[in-house]
Amino acid sequence: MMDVAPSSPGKFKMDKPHHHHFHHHPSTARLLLLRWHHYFPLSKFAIWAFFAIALFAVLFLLSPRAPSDAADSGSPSSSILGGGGGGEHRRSLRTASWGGPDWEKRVRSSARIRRQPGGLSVLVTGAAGFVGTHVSAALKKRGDGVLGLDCFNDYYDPSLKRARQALLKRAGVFVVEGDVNDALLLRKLFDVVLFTHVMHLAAQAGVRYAMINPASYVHSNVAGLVSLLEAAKSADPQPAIVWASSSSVYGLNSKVPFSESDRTDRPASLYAATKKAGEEIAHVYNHIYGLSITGLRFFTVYGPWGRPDMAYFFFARDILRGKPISIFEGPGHATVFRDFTYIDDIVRGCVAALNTAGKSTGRGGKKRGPAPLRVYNLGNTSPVPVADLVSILEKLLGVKAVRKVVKMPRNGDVQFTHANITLARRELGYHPTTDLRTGLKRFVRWYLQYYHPNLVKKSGSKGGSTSS
Ligand SMILES: O=C(O)[C@H]1O[C@H](OP(=O)(O)OP(=O)(O)OC[C@H]2O[C@@H](n3ccc(=O)[nH]c3=O)[C@H](O)[C@@H]2O)[C@H](O)[C@@H](O)[C@H]1O
Repeated sequence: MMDVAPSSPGKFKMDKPHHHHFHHHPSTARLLLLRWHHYFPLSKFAIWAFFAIALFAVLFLLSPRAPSDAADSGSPSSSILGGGGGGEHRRSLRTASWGGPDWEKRVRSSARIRRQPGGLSVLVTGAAGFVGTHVSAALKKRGDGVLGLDCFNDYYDPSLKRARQALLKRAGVFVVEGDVNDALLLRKLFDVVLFTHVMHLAAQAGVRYAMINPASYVHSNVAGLVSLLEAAKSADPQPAIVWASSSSVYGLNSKVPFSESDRTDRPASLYAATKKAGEEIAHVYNHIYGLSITGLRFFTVYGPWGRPDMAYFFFARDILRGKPISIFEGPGHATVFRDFTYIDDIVRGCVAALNTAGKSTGRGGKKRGPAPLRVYNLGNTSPVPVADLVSILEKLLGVKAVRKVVKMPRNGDVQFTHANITLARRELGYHPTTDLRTGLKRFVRWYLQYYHPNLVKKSGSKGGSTSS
């Protein structure tokens, strides 16, 4: 049993409770009433009325406030759909705050279109994430209005997300701190700004982590998507939605390269299952409410400002530290391949998807006509063995990796991915141009500057290599 020690011995002494005496003594409330009556000889009715009013006041203060109250007072919002399902890494939600005239001014200014004609006003969810930061910066640069939303959870180092936020701030993009499951916040954002588009990138990423924290995938990728689509379908005008699906929806599909029409009903991880569920949910909101929705199946995106939970990123870190890295192999020593896709190519695909998204047709929550429902592969269409990725990193870092080849654990990984990008090429004008070596060179340059600025200065390297 827990040892409960009084904080100041002598002042506070824990007595054992005497349950057997309980019924022989008057209750504390009754004692208080008797004493009160002795000093203030009021009628019993007045005393009970006083207690009733006090109770009412306490209940009023504790009750959740109406949307306008929460938003206008600039105080924290705690209304999160499916709250608690986000897993332990969602600590930051409790401190998220929004609302008030200054906040609204910043929101409007960030979302204001500065390019005419044809400029977009885009809400980017997951804006402090890897892809979100790059897309937000690219849109802002060409004069679109951009407002970011991010919950800054600690799935990976939040300081990296804060650094990306600072980068966006310098570019003129305000990132609101909040969760896509916060229906009040979303409603407020759609009230304050008439967004033409939403780039929905907020998600719980990572294939293998789904076995560790499954609830976070349902919270972000299913409940969060529904929360966002609910807000979008009620907005007037309805925005067009572009959102991040995943190459992982192809799961155990063995027909290569993967085409959008291939079967996606055999996911190999819960992550993949939630992304597949997202594609079905998108169909519903398009069908019932006339929302224009485009899903983008990203293929293992990498590059500067990337995600530390991805293999290329932690391989680089571990190689520099001299720590062994595990390279997975399939059954019968089969090579594992990934269609690694460079971030700048992905950004061009995202922007093209926004540019070509047809309008939503609903109003007041009702569909008025058919709206586009699209899905595209955004890959590099050039799969590379994971072992080759390691060799490229070794050369760029100038350090030999300590390699351990291990059997691919059964935790959601698939043996290969390979995108057929014919559809994206035809309809989005998507042409990836960055091979893995070029992309990793840019990543390594950024990585060293970000994590080892002294090393870069000492070696005088501009190309990110410490080898020469
Ligand atoms: O395209 C996607 O939709 C997904 O892409 C990404 O998943 P993956 O392709 O699995 O990337 P990543 O983890 O970097 O592993 C890369 C390779 O290294 C192998 N790998 C991994 C770890 C390890 O220790 N050893 C190893 O060989 C591993 O077997 C794999 O072959 C995103 O993380 C995910 O969020 C989602 O967006």
